[in-house]
Amino acid sequence: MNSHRPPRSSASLLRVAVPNKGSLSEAAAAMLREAGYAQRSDAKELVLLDEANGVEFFYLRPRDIAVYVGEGTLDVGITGRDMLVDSGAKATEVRPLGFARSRFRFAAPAGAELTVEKLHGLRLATSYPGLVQSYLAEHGVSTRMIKLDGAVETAIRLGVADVIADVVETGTTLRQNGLELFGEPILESEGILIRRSEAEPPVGLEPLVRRLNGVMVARNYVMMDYDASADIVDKASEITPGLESPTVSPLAREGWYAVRAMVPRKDAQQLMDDLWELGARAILVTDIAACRL
Ligand SMILES: Nc1ncnc2c1ncn2[C@@H]1O[C@H](COP(=O)(O)OP(=O)(O)OP(=O)(O)O)[C@@H](O)[C@H]1O
Ligand SMILES: O=P(O)(O)OC[C@H]1O[C@H](OP(=O)(O)OP(=O)(O)O)[C@H](O)[C@@H]1O
Ligand SMILES: [Mg+2]
Repeated sequence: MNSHRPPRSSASLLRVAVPNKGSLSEAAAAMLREAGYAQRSDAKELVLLDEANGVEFFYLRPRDIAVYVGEGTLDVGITGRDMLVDSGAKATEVRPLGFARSRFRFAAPAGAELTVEKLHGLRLATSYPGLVQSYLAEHGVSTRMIKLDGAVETAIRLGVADVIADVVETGTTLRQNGLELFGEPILESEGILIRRSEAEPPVGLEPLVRRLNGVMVARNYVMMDYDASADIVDKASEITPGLESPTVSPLAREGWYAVRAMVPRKDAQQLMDDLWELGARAILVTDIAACRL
C-alpha cells in the first residue's frame, strides 16, 4: 500500500484488460508485476483491484481484449498485434511490449511451390480470417476461408484445407506437420498495449506507459562503468555513447576518468572486449532494477 497517496475513487480507476491464458498471459502479468502492479495469484480470478496504483485488471481471453477496448468498456489492454488487426476493433497500438514475438505466415505441404497469386480459389484454413482476408484483398486474391480455432497445422493432412495461414515462432510445428512457408510474412507480431482509437487517451494511461517503458529499458539495457585514461576517454565514449551522453567524472588518480553509460544488454560482452582492447580497466556491468527516462 502506498502510504502517502490516498486510494482513488472507482470512477478514476484505469481499467486494464490482461490476457488470461495462452502465450501472452504469463509474460503480460510478469511485466505488470515488474512495473510495480499487483497481479492475481490464482489463475481463476477474473478481476483484481490494485487500489494503491489506481488500476483495475480484468483477465480476459486474448482474442476478446481488442473488442472490449474498442467498445470503450475497458480503457486499455494487452493483446497481440495479430489479434488486434484480426479483430477489426476500433483500437490502436500504444506501444509494443517485446514479448510473444511471432510472424504470421502462409504455409503449404513441402514441395507445393505456391505463391500468394496462386492461392486463388484454394481452401485456406486459419484462426485469423480478418487478418488474412484483408491481406489477400490488398493482393487481389480470393480464397475459400476455413475458420478454425487452433491446431491449424493439422487441417491440410485432415483434408479440410489446401493451405494455412498461422502464427509461426520457431517453425517447429510447421516442420512436424510436413509444411513449408511461402510468400512474404503477412505480419510481424508481438504483445502490444492498446487503447480505443476514437477517444482521448484515458486518464491514467501515461503513468502506466512510463512504467512499462521503464521495465523494457531495464530488461534491454545494462549499466556499464569503467576507468579510462585521459588519452582514450573520447574514443571510449564513442564505444559507449549512452542514451544521450556518457557520464565522465575525474578520478582521484591524475589523468584518469570514471565513465558510466547505459548499453544494450545484448552488446555488453562485445563492448567490454572493445573497451579492454582500447585500454579501459575495471569494467563493470550492473543490472538496472527500474528507471524512468
Ligand atoms: N508459439 C508462439 N510464440 C510466440 N507468440 C505466440 C505463439 N503462439 C501464439 N503467439 C502469440 O500469442 C498471442 C495469443 O495467441 P495464443 O495462441 O496464445 O492465443 P489463443 O490461441 O487464443 O490461446 P490458446 O492457444 O491457449 O487457445 C498472439 O498474438 C500470437 O501471435
Ligand atoms: O513456430 P512454433 O514455435 O512451432 O510456434 C507456433 C505455434 O504456436 C501456436 O500454437 P498454440 O500452442 O497457441 O496452439 P493453437 O494452434 O491451438 O493456438 C501457433 O498457433 C503455432 O501453432
Ligand atoms: Mg494459440
